[in-house]
Amino acid sequence: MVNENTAQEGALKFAVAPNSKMRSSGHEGVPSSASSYKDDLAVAIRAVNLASQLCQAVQRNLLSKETQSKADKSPVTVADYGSQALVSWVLQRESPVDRAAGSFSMVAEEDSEDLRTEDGLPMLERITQLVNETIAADGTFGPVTLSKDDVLTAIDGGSSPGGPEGRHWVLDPIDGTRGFVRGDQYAVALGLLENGEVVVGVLGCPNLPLASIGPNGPVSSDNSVGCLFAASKGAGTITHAMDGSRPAQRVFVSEVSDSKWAAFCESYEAAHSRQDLTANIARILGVSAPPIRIDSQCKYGAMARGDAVIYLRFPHAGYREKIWDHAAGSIVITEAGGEVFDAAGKPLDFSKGRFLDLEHGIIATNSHLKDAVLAAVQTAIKEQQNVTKGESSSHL
Ligand SMILES: Nc1ncnc2c1ncn2[C@@H]1O[C@H](COP(=O)(O)OS(=O)(=O)O)[C@@H](OP(=O)(O)O)[C@H]1O
Ligand SMILES: [Mg+2]
Ligand SMILES: [Mg+2]
Ligand SMILES: [Mg+2]
Repeated sequence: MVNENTAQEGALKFAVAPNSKMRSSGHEGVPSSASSYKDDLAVAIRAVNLASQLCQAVQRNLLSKETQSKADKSPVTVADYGSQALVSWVLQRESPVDRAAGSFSMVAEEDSEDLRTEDGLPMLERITQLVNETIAADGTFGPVTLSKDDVLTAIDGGSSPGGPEGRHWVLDPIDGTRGFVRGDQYAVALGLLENGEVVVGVLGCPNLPLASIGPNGPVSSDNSVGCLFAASKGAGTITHAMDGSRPAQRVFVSEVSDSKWAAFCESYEAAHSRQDLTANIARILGVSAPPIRIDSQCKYGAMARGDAVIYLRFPHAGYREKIWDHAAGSIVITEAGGEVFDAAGKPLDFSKGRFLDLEHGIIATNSHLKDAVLAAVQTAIKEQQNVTKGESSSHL
């Protein structure tokens, strides 16, 4: 659900870099919003835009030699590192608040360890080249060239442990790496924590269609892709086309209050969420539409504009969620009027460091459906536990 002419548009007008290539268009004369995070939002949008340009360039030329294996066996590309280097570099150089404070803290997914080895040198050289090409192509940062050491230092700007006090940026340089490698959906996801609370969130979703991806969305012949979502505490969520072809619009979660009509979204990868459990929750709720399965925090963006009404994410036993997989997405939803909570109905707690401690999983929906969805989740979990108990006692 999108809505023009709102106060948040003013915030975006302020927030978008004056001559950024990926800026939004229009909104002259709209008064600025009173968001106290407008400087942070502005620099976050600038950083995500720049990193998204690098990701787009790499995805276009994705070669198998640009993937390597990490200990967790997930594919890591030069784009993960390049994106993290650029976001860190932009924030450290451009954030007025961090510069004034003389301190910078970022909790980010990647680190430079593998790149500091002899084997990592060719990849480091490729990343450094890409970073410099992206800065030069953007053209808004002046003549500047980063060395390999600058790139390593920028990547390691993301090594903060986070925590309950102070300001911490939270970055997933490419969320949905598998989607990225597949040529599908991914997001550059940047949040800002203040005393453990998410106060700013920006999602760059370079492959997300501008038109609704929901089953109930209006039919559109527009095939354009590339959406940015930006939210700050108390100032709402806006979206705009990353190429500037569409003006910024405020977005709101769906108002659907009958769960029968509530389309839900979940991970593309079955290994990332228990699709048996989510199918059961959907059955209890009477949801008839098939799930929308897309990679990454693009799900939060799509939901914030009403494409889906419920997001269900239930990792397999033993998996611990990381804060960078949800910080930006969660404020994009809550500032669009939605709610994000765990299976106990508690809001997510980003104050505990790099991990989120959760009851079972993550749920997002609108306020009308929160109680019904939570009840369905709890019923489905109980049913599942009873089945497991029955199975283990039949083996005795
Ligand atoms: N086993 C398991 N269970 C749950 N989640 C996992 C698991 N393994 C990885 N991850 C994290 O999932 C992030 C990708 O997000 P999604 O699950 O929304 O995308 S996808 O649809 O599955 O591609 C992905 O983020 P990126 O690593 O940034 O791609 C991971 O942090
Ligand atoms: Mg990863
Ligand atoms: Mg991720
Ligand atoms: Mg990632």
